[in-house]
Amino acid sequence: MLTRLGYKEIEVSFPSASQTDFDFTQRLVQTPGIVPDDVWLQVLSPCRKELIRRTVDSLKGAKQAILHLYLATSPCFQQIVFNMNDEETLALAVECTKYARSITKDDPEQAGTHWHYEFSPETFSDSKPEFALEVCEAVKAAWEPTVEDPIIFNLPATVEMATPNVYADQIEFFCRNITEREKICVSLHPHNDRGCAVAAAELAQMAGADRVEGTLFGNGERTGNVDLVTLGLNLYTQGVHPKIDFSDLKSIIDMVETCNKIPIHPRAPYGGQLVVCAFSGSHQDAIKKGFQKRKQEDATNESPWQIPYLPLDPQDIGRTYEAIIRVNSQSGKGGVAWIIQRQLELDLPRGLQIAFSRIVQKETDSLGRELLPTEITKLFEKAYHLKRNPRFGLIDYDIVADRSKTPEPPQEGKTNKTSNLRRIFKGVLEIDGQEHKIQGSGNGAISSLADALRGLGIELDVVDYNEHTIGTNKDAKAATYIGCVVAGGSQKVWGVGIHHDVVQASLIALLSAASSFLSSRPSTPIPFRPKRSNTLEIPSIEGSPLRTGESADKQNGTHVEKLEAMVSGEQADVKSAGV
Ligand SMILES: CC(=O)SCCNC(=O)CCNC(=O)[C@H](O)C(C)(C)COP(=O)(O)OP(=O)(O)OC[C@H]1O[C@@H](n2cnc3c(N)ncnc32)[C@H](O)[C@@H]1OP(=O)(O)O
Ligand SMILES: CC(C)C(=O)C(=O)O
Repeated sequence: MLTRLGYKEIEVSFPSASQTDFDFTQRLVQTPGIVPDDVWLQVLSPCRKELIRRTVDSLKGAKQAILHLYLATSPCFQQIVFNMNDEETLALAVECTKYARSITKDDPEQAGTHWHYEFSPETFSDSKPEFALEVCEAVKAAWEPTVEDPIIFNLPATVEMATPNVYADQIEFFCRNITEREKICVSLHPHNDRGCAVAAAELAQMAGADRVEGTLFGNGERTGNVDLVTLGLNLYTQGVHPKIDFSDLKSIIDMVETCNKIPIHPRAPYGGQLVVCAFSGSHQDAIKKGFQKRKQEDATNESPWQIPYLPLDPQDIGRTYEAIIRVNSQSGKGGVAWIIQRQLELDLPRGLQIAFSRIVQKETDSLGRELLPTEITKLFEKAYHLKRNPRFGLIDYDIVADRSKTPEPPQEGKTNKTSNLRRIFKGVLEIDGQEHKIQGSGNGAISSLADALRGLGIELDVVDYNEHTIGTNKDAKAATYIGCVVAGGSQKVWGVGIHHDVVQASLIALLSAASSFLSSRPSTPIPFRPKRSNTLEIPSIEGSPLRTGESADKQNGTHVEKLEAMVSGEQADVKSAGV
C-alpha cells in the first residue's frame, strides 16, 4: 500500500531485533514485484557491529537500500544510558560508520546493491547543536558522500521538548553550518510528545530540511511519530500536491487499523470519521450556502476551493457530500434541507425548511440521538404526504375557463389577456376513502381548487408558492411547494406535490397542505357528510361557486388570486415577488 500511495523511501524493519524482522526484510527483497525499482528499503540498527552486520545481511539481494544507524548525542543519554563522554560518542559513531561502509559500498560482493547511508544523532532535540554538528561532520568524513549519493543526516526530536520554533531553529543551525551541504540530505524525525509534531515538521522544513520521517496517522512510540497523512494533506490544502495519493483515505485507514490494531480517532485530522461532518446548524447552513454558490458559479474541479468550514473538498479524499451534514438536535434548517436536497433532489423554499426543521428537531429531541439521512427522508415523505396523502386523493379533474365571468383587466405591464380569465376546477377527490365531486373557481388551478376546498370547510389561503424541475428531458418532474395560512389565523401549513405535470403537481401540493391542516386539528370534521350517496351535490358550473361567505371569500381570495395571476403570467415573477 505504501508504494502504491507513492512513498519512495520506506523504513521497513529493525532486522537485528528478531528473526521475524530479518525474515520480513528478506521476503520483501526476494519476492519479485513487491518493491518497485524506484523505492528504497530502509533498515535501522544501533551502533553495534554485530547488529550492523546482521542488518546488512537482511538486505542481501536488494537493488537499493538505506542503512540507518543511530547513536544518542544528548548529555542525558550519554550519561544515563551509555556512560560515554563526547569523545567516546564521536569515536563510536565514526567507527560504526567506517564499519558500515566496509560491509556495504566498499564491499565488492555488495555491488548489486546501491547503498545509501543515514545517520541519526539520537535525541538531537536535546543535544548541544554544536556537538551534534561535530559528530555529523566526522560521520560524513568517514562515509564520504557525493552530490549524486548524498548522506542522510536525520535529526530527531526523539522527545519533543520545546516549542516547534526551537526545533526549527536547531534545524536551521545545522543546515547553515554543516559543510558540503550539497552532499547532505537533512531529514526530520519529529515525535509528538507535546502534540506539536506536525507544526515542528512544517516549521523545520521551512528552516531548511529536505525530508521527513513519520508514520501514517502518527503511530509510534509514546505519542507517536509525526503523522504523514496530516503533513501531506496540509501541503495539499496549501496548493502543493504531496505526490502521495490520498484519494481513497478510507482504504488507507482500513489497512492501518488492521495492521496496527489501533483505531484512528474519529477526530483525527483529515482521516477521522467526523472531520468532514457538520452537526451544528450554523456550520451546516454555511456549508450548504457554499455549495449553492459553487453550483451557481459553475465551479469545476479546477476552481479554487472556498467553502466555509471545509478546508478541502471531501471528494478529494474519497468522502461523499452525503456524509458531510449530519443531523442531531443542534442542527438547523440548512442541514435538514441539504439532506432532502441530496436524497430527494428537492430544493425546499426557506419557509418549508423552517417548518420541516421543527419536525426534525422534535424527533431528535424525543429520540435523543442523531437522525440518519434515510430517517429524515422518511420523516419528510410522511410529513408532506409524498408517498400517500392520508386524507385526500386526486382522482380526476378538469380546469375550464369560466365564460360566465367578465375577464378582469390585465395587470399593469401585462398584455396577456387570457391570463385574466377565471377558471373553474371540477374534480373528483377521494376524501377519507370515499369519492366526492367538488368544484370551485378562481384565477387559476390552485385558487379554484382552494375555493373548492373552502366548500368543505377547509379555509386555506395560499401565501407561498415555489416550484422547480427535478431531472431533465422526458423524465423531468415538477416539484411544487405551497404554503397556506389557515384563514382567520396565523397557523401555516405546507404541502408538497411532485408530478410530471406542473399543474397536477400544484394541486397535489395543495391537497397535501389541506391534509396537514386537517391532521393539525384532528377534531375538525370535514363539514359535509353524504346526504343520499357519497356524492357531493355540486351546483351547475354556471351557478355561483361553493363559498362559505362573501367576506371570507374576499379575505381568502386576495393572496391566491394575486399569486395565480402571477403563476399564469410570468413564472419569474413568482420568485421575485417572494411568494
Ligand atoms: C530511538 C529509537 O527509537 S531507535 C529504535 C529502537 N528500537 C528498538 O530498540 C527495537 C529493537 N531493539 C532490540 O531488539 C534490542 O534492544 C536490541 C536487539 C537492539 C538489543 O538488545 P539487547 O542486546 O538485549 O539490549 P537491550 O535491549 O536490553 O538494551 C539496549 C542496549 O543497547 C545499547 N544501545 C542503545 N542504543 C544504542 C545505540 N544507538 N548504539 C549502540 N548501543 C545502543 C544500550 O546502551 C544497551 O546496552 P547495554 O546492554 O550495554 O546496557
Ligand atoms: C532512530 C531515531 C531516529 C529515532 O527513532 C529517534 O530518535 O526518535
